[in-house]
Amino acid sequence: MSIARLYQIGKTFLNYGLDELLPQQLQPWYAKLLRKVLFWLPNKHADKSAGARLRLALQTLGPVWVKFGQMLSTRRDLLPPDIAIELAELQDNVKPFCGTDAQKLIEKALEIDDIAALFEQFDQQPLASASIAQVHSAKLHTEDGLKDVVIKVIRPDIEKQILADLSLMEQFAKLLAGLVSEGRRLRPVEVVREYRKTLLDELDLMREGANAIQLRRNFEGSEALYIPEVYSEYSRQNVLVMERIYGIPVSDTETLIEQGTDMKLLAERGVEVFFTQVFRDSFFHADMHPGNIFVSYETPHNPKYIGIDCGIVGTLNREDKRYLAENFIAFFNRDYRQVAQLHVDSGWVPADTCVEEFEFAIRTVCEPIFNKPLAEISFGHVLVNLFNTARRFNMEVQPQLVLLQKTLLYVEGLGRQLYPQLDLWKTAKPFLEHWVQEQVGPLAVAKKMYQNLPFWAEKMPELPDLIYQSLKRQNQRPQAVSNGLSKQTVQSILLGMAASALAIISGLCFIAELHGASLFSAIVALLIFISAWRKTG
Ligand SMILES: Nc1ncnc2c1ncn2[C@@H]1O[C@H](COP(=O)(O)OP(=O)(O)OP(=O)(O)O)[C@@H](O)[C@H]1O
Repeated sequence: MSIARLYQIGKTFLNYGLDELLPQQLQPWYAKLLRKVLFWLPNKHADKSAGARLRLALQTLGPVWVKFGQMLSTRRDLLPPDIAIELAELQDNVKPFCGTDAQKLIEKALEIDDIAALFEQFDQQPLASASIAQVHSAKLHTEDGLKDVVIKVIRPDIEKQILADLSLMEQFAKLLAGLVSEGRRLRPVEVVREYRKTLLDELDLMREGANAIQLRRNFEGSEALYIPEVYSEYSRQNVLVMERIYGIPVSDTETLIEQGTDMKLLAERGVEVFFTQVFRDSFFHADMHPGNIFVSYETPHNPKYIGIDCGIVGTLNREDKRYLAENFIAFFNRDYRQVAQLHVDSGWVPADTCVEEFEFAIRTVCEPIFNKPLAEISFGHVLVNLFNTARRFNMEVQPQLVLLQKTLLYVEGLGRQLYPQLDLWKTAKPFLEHWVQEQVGPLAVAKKMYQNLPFWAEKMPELPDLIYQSLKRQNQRPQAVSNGLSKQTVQSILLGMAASALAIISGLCFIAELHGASLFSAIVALLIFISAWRKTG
């Protein structure tokens, strides 16, 4: 750990009076003493608000801290709103690195002597420069001719700097957690750990490329979202080559309106795209800040989004999705008892949780939300409130759900910026209800059975043998030896055999693509199996 860097960080914190963010009465004696000893580092910005001081301090400390502040700005569950708003203004104003160096890095990564071997018109002047990577434009030679591309290159030596700053950040987080109980409430160690993972993932452009390919495949032919093509054969850990897109930045509402864009449809499509990613694909773009979203110039009456920078994505499993969908539906029906019961039934909170108490806590934080008209209610804030309450009742909220909640806040912000009257609930409700409908009911059971048919088709031939072996073993038990097989056991063998035969037929029908017959025989086989099993019981 660099002592000089540690001193610089400490100095910045004190010069911006960040120690004062923690109320005096909560500070332990040794922290107060240390503050007095370092008398030559006064708070030089006492006239500014706490949020502004935090923002300026992070800006002074450089890109790793700026990105951290940006991430914190979305954690409305942890920070007071005024501080979160200040942090949202953080911009990573980093100088671009030299274009010749970028060219050399590309040549080295792609093992070519001259960039002209693959690309034409490589522009040494970057198109954009951010804290971790820089983007250059070029034209790529392909079988179909020259293609406009951008090449994203990771900054040289950035990894070393990031690792050093992250380790200091971890020390500070531990200090804060150990210092006072209020510090622990902010869960600094977990927050920094999560940030570490996100930041290190962003250093691997192969991962970003793979995410973009998956997202592009999920939205192949979609009218709502376009993801540029990734040229994976020219992509490495520190270099990513992809199709160049030309679109209107989504924050440029003026141009969008001038173009005659259907703003209502555009806003609704944003919500639809998000819910499709979450509920249909279980794979969502989780870095939806306005700089990563564009709108195609084509068909403004049928507007299409273009998404870039797939470095951070979230995935949800079936339980997470159920949690979300059922809770949203119960919440919007103001059925807090159902919300509480869902948490207990599914084991999200301990089984001995008092449902009435939990219901009351949820009601207390959620009911005031309904003071607003339905169209103005924020899904993101509903989740923030729900997670905070659930945490108090010992629910471990999964990082994937927190990532989703943050993305939802972005999506909502974006939608309302495009079309202030956007009714999120009206757009999302059919999605959620349809999804829940698909998960329960006879059709869902049949679908699940149908999906499992190949497995059963493979296992069925072994079943008669297994039944025979099991009965044989039972027969060898002392009482069975004396009595021989009972009438019930014989019946169950026969039923088992019949069911196995039917299951084999079902498997064969499936292979022969006679899906209706396959499904029917599978259902009958299952019913006979249940009846055989009950007889043996
Ligand atoms: N395929 C593309 N076509 C055209 N421009 C692009 C493309 N990809 C990136 N850019 C430009 O480069 C900028 C930075 O790209 P990107 O967001 O991928 O980088 P980043 O380093 O992850 O930045 P940040 O983390 O700040 O979002 C974009 O805002 C956009 O202007």
